[in-house]
Amino acid sequence: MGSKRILVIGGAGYIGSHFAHYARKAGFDITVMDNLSKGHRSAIRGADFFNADLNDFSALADHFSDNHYEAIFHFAASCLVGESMADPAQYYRNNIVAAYNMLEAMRASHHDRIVFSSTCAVYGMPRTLPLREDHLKDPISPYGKTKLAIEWMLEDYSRAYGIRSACLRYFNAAGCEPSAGLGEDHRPESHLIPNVVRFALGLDDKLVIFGNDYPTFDGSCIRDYIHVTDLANAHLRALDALEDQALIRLNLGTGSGFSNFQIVDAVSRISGTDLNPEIGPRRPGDPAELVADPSEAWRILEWRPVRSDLDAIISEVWTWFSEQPNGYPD
Ligand SMILES: NC(=O)c1ccc[n+]([C@@H]2O[C@H](COP(=O)([O-])OP(=O)(O)OC[C@H]3O[C@@H](n4cnc5c(N)ncnc54)[C@H](O)[C@@H]3O)[C@@H](O)[C@H]2O)c1
Ligand SMILES: O=c1ccn([C@@H]2O[C@H](COP(=O)(O)OP(=O)(O)O[C@H]3O[C@H](CO)[C@@H](O)[C@H](O)[C@H]3O)[C@@H](O)[C@H]2O)c(=O)[nH]1
Repeated sequence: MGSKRILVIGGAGYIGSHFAHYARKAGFDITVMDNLSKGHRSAIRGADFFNADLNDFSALADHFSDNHYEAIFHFAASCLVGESMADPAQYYRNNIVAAYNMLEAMRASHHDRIVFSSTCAVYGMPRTLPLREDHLKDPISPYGKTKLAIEWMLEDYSRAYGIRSACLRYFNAAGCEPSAGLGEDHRPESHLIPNVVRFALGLDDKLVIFGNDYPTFDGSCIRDYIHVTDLANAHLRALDALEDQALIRLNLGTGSGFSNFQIVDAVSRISGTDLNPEIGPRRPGDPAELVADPSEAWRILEWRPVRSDLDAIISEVWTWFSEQPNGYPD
């Protein structure tokens, strides 16, 4: 039997490139679609590459009608909470309009399986912690609102047109695969762990922690860090689960949270450097604490995070930036 081909949209980006690498090792043939607005050509390994923008409907429709994929994995998005507060229009266009284009191209070409990158930002301010899938969805950032709107679109496309969908609500993606030449390279970088590591390595001269007056045990925000390879594994399990279930909505996290100051302390300890970040104002759109109840994913996907130990994550990110201080060459 020949291997199965899947389409990884946003596969030149951070999580998508790790997923494509993992899925290729698991025996899938991969086509990556990306407009390289945030991703890197050199993060795509051993895959066909289709350079296209999801906002170009005719390019999408032609591609979908000329190719058959077992499933679509949709990672592409604008995905920064703070940026979405300042520029919501970008988020409504590049997330909702783009997802609509993709779904219409799928529908016209009879593609019927999609795994979608959703987020814990769909919940908004937690009323109860850890967050379960049935928690109220009341997103507080345009980013979270666009992701929830796409979840609703997928629900309707499933009911009316039979497109089966898994919406995987990631908590904070972290870690990398330096041995495969894969890392996290956003420009500028906005995520906490790479920023702390870059500061410790002397690659950046400033580190700001946004807010020290949150109602948490040390005043900084708390997040649940899940390794990108654990995410990748859950995606392939979700594809399998779509055989039996037409609609899947699951949290992907570890169930444990670390505060921003704990991340700084862990990098200080591992690197042997005493890090003194500046304290800045709170970043708009940031809830104080986001921690998953991942038990539903554990049950339905028979999945457990196995790469998400914090010290291991920090060591990998350290290795990546030590070996490639300027990130990917393109
Ligand atoms: N990073 C996290 O912690 C996190 C957490 C929860 C959910 N997510 C979701 O996971 C997905 C991937 O996140 P990431 O951190 O890898 O982001 P990323 O920015 O590294 O990757 C996104 C990729 O999509 C591409 N892209 C964006 N708009 C496009 C368009 N219109 N057409 C074609 N390609 C386009 C970019 O060039 C990039 O390669 C996103 O949907 C994000 O919302 C991320
Ligand atoms: O230089 C920095 C960077 C971040 N932070 C703080 O660190 C925490 C984590 O921030 P970040 O790493 O930017 O992740 P989030 O804002 O939590 O967002 C990520 O995680 C979300 C799920 O929680 C996803 O939906 C988003 O796509 C993804 O960017 C927050 O309190 C930030 O304010 C700092 O204090 N200084």
